[in-house]
Amino acid sequence: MPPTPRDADRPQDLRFSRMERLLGGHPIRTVTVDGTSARFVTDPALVRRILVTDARHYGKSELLQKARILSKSGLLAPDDARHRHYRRLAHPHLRTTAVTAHTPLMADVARATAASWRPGQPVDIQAAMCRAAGRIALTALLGPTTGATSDQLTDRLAALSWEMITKPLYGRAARARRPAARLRQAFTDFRTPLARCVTDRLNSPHPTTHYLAALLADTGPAAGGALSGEQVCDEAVMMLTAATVTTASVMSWALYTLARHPLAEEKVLKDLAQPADTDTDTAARPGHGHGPPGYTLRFLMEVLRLHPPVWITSRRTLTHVTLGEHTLPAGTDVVFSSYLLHRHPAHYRDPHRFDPDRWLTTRPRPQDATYLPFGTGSRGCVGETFAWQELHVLLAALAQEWRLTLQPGTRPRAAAHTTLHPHRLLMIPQPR
Ligand code: HEM
Repeated sequence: MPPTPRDADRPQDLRFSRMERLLGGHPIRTVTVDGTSARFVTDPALVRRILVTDARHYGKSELLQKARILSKSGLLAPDDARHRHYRRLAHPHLRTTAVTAHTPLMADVARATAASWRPGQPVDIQAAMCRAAGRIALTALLGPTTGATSDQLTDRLAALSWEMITKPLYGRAARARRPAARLRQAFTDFRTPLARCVTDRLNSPHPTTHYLAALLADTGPAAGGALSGEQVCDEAVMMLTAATVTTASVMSWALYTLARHPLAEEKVLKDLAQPADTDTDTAARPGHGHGPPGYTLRFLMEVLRLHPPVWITSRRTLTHVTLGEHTLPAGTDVVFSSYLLHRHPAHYRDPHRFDPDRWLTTRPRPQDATYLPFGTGSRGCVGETFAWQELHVLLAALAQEWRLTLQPGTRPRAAAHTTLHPHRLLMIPQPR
């Protein structure tokens, strides 16, 4: 229901279930998040100003990150120069050529995941996807580790990712002691073997070319003491969890969507069976040439539109800024939601309907900044190319081998925690 003019002036408590009410009325509304006042922005043109045009006036905000325990020294550093430096360090390991080199690894992990399922035995999809995405990220970014270490790191990264995914992002539940303690424990459990692995690499006479090596080269006096050994570890945890929690949530929604839409499933399978991408009708090809062919790309774009894992984002003004008709003092928190932008009826016709063909070139293109599953601008997703390829490879291996149906009696709902993920997604695999 659209708000009445009287409601429009009153700060509203930010709640996922009530967020759609914020779409009506003024494009910038005052909300409270955990008792802190913030501005909620629903106009994509203003979101673009925040993320791109005036990005230098906005820094990272702590508003939605109180529960986070990740590194603040590298990529997530509040200061711009430091952020740029660590982004440059990560970039060569995630750009197109690196992604091409990582594709056989992605395929191996995808095949091993498919081979681990048994006909008729329920699979906890989100947990399985955390494990697959975690193993890919670990091997691609840290380099190969030996059997036992690799399994331990994978298990613990998957466990940490699961704790992160299911941790409420704000509100009373986010401050509750038990989930916070579990998350901290999972963090320590993962960080301990990771720290050993980092020390081994530091002392190893054999240089590697992985992202971890780039971080390690940034320690010590020659690099101006940029990162301590501890911070290298924290930075690696940040990158690995950023790669795992997001991909696991999208893959879970993708498999769920295939089961719900048999026609789409049929088209995806037909598309994946073709040796080359013959369908060039999709409006934009993200991921710089990587990623799935025509219909499968549209399918995944639509999954990401309806279920963006990073469903809410915040920034803090660094100086006085003008945003629309508002002047915001330094230190103001601004919040926007890709989930809402993606379901705004002014930008998407029949916005809640699953329709991959809305991405055909023949359909009107959505306005700039109305589709932001990977964010945009200088702090947008550095792993986007990697992610598109990984989604494609995992989907191809799993969907071509198994037909998944929902376990009878389960009705997964969207849980809006750190990521937007399907709550309790149990599926039954049957061979194709
Ligand atoms: C489908 C999968 C993914 C989605 C939907 C996604 C989404 C996003 C979004 C929306 C942001 C921007 C957040 C903001 O503006 O505050 C972001 C940032 C980031 N992502 Fe991803 N991501 C995905 C996969 C990955 C992968 C595979 C990696 C690494 C291999 C990665 C690494 C990062 C990092 C390090 C940042 C922080 C960038 C910075 O602050 O400069 N992501 N991601």
